[in-house]
Amino acid sequence: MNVQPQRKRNEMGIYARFGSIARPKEPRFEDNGYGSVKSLVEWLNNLFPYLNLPSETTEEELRDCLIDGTIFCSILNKLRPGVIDMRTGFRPSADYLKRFLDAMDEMGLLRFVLEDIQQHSGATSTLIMWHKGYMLPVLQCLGTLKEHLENADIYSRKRWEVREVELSNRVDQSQHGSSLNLDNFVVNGEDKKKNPNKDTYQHGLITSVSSESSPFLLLDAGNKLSEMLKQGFCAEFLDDNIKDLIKSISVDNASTHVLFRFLNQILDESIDKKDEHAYHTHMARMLKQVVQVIEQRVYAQVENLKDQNNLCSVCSGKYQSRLKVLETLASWSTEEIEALFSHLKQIKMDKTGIEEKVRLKEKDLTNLKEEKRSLENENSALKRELETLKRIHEEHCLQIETQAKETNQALEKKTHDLECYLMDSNKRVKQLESFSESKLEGWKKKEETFRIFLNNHQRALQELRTAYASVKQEVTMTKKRYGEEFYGLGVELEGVVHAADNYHSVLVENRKLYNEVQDLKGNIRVYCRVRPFLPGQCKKLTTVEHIGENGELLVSNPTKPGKDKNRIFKFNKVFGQAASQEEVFLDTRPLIRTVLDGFNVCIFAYGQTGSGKTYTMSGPSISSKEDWGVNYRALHDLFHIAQNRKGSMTYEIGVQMVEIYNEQVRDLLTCHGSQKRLGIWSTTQPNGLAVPDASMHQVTSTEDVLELMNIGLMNRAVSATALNERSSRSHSIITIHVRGVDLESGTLLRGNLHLVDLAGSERVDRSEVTGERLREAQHINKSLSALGDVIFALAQKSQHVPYRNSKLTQVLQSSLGGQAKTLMFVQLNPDPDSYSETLSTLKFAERVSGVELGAAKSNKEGRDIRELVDQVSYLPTFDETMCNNVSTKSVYPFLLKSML
Ligand SMILES: Nc1ncnc2c1ncn2[C@@H]1O[C@H](COP(=O)(O)OP(=O)(O)OP(=O)(O)O)[C@@H](O)[C@H]1O
Repeated sequence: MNVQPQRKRNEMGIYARFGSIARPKEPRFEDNGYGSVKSLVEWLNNLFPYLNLPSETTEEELRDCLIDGTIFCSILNKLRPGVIDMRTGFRPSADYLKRFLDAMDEMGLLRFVLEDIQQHSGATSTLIMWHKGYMLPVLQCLGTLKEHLENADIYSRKRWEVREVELSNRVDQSQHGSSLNLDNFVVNGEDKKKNPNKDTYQHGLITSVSSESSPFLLLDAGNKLSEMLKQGFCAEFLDDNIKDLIKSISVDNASTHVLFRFLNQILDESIDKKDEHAYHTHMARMLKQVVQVIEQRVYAQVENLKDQNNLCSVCSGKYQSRLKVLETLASWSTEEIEALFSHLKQIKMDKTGIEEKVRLKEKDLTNLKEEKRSLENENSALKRELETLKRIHEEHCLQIETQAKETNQALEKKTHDLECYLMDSNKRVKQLESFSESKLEGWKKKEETFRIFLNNHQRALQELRTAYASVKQEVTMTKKRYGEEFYGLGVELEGVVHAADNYHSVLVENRKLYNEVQDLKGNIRVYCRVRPFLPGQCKKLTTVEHIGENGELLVSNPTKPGKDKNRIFKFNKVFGQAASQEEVFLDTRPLIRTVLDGFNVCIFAYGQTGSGKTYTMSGPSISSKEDWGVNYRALHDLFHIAQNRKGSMTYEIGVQMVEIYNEQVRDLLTCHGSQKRLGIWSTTQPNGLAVPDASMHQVTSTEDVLELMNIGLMNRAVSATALNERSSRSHSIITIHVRGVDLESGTLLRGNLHLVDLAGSERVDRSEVTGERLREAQHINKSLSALGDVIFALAQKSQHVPYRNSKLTQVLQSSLGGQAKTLMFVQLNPDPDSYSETLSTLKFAERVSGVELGAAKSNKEGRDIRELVDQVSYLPTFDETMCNNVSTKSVYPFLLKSML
């Protein structure tokens, strides 16, 4: 039986592994015509009863039984006795298995490989694991042996046994000098014929067939021969034993393989390695080469013959079957043959269809292959990706490892630190414990001391309580006594309060009397007004220390407390920063009202720039009545009284408004339409109090006054624009002329009121100005010092009063000198920066307050006198003078007055 292996080995010579490649369909031993495993087990049990294998023995159990090679060697020895020597020093091991397989090779019998039976235990999944399917070659080999053994002729086997015995005897004899007949080892033709497997071996395993002549005996002989050669025997000196041995060797039936081995053995031994240049060594070498070439050629021939044999057997099978077919066909009738032909046609057509299908299938296969290729590409891409990922993962792992190492190190360090810290802490805890113990001791001592202290204190407290009760009693009594005393004091205080009230009324009375005395004396009244701080000015420091009720004023320099001492001034009245326009006017009103009784009143405001002169005289704005200054309030009041006296008196009121700038008098109401409407009074004022050349406008109501004032202010503002803010550098004078006639007696009363807003009083050298400003300042200085001179002269009661030194003193002459009532508002800036100006202003005001002008007189004219004056006023000489010469005009009233 020709048994072909049922599977192919892969490149590595290893069968497909589990898991990695799809597992092949497990081949079954029974499928190969060797019978079942069970039958093999039975056969083995018969052969070697001591095995006692169960009939249900599995392949694995069988493998365990066979793995050491003992059973295989024993079977082989049964088939070819003595092939493997198991008599001396036999130990079951895998070496026997190898020797068995070598023997199978030598005999050309079907064999298996070691991996088929060996189990790789303890291996991982990647290693080869034995499993059921891979026992197949082992079982096949076992089957082959079984068949050989079963089919072998019992007689033949017995002969082999006899020969084996004979051989062993002869070998012994040869060792003891007897000859060896190799003929006895030859397998005769009868043996071959009796062997039913002979044909099988003819076709497939030719060398195996010829090896039936016990190659081991031949090899043994070769060994002996080479041994002898080694010992230095030469052909000429070969003794009879060796000659017998050589003669006894029969090579006729030895296998080619064995022959070549025998030849090579002899040649190897013939090559004397010590005697390299010897003739026989060269010869032996050359012969060995020749033998090797022949050997190769013979094996090649054998392979060719094998192929040819196979081919022949295939061809003969084919021809045999064709012959059979033809024989059958020859026995068929014509119809049957035709039917066959049609059937063949049909088959041909079917074949074409099948071929078409095959082509399509092939196409599909090609597509599938392409698909497979693309899948493979994809697979390789995925693999690459996987590798990349793997690499990244490995790097990541490395990183993590590094990090872990670092963390580990850090943790170790921390642990170490913590341990140190713990040790430290333990030490500290111990220290603290000892410290706390000592502290506790101390505290206990202190507690004791404290307890004693507490007891003492409680005792003291008790004593204190007793003392407190007695003190309390004493206090109650004292309280009672004090209450009585307080009552007495209250009664006394009531008297004092009453006296104080009286004191106030006495004070008011005093002031009244003082004013009356002053009126009688004709003193210039001086009212002082302190301006409040402006927004943005520092309010912390002020030069005004104190304002007394009786007109006292205490000033000091807060920036130089040591240098400038406090100064006290006394005036008729001092208005503080909080004084309102109304309050100021109320104190001024009695004086103003005397104008209606025929008195001349002059009110002027004096002070440095920005001290509030205009504020007091005119007010910050005329739109609000609250803000009205003395000017508006005075006129308003005059109209009010005139209205009240309507039944007994008729009044006419005229207004003049001029400014004196750089010693020039300027009419602020000139060219005004109201001049006509109101009608101008005769400029030839009999008492000479009007400002000469200035237009006079009659007013009948407060509205008329406001209109005129607005015009005057506008005119001043126009000039201010042209001359760059000159309001504070000019003197503004509003003159109100009042003419009243007593309706009963016909007496004429004339009074006028000068309301003068002087220019700023600061000194020129301090302002450090040049040009136009210097001129302005010089004029202001000149006029103010002229005013000062006039006042000084009046105070001294000098014979000569220098009125003519300035336009200002000229205009105010009648108010300062001639029985007029004069009031000066001294305006103060409380800012410490203006301290020196404040001081000089106050000194000037002090001097002014000392001036006695003499008792004021009312300007009353009887009817007769008035008529006389009117006649005089029509004299021609005076007309010419009036028209051409201002100074004459101003002199006229005085002349007239002196005449009267
Ligand atoms: N009593 C006051 N209450 C509130 N503000 C005042 C008072 N007096 C003056 N002022 C303010 O102080 C500033 C200066 O005042 P004002 O113009 O009247 O000074 P002045 O002495 O007339 O100055 P100049 O000499 O330049 O004409 C103004 O803004 C004014 O409104």
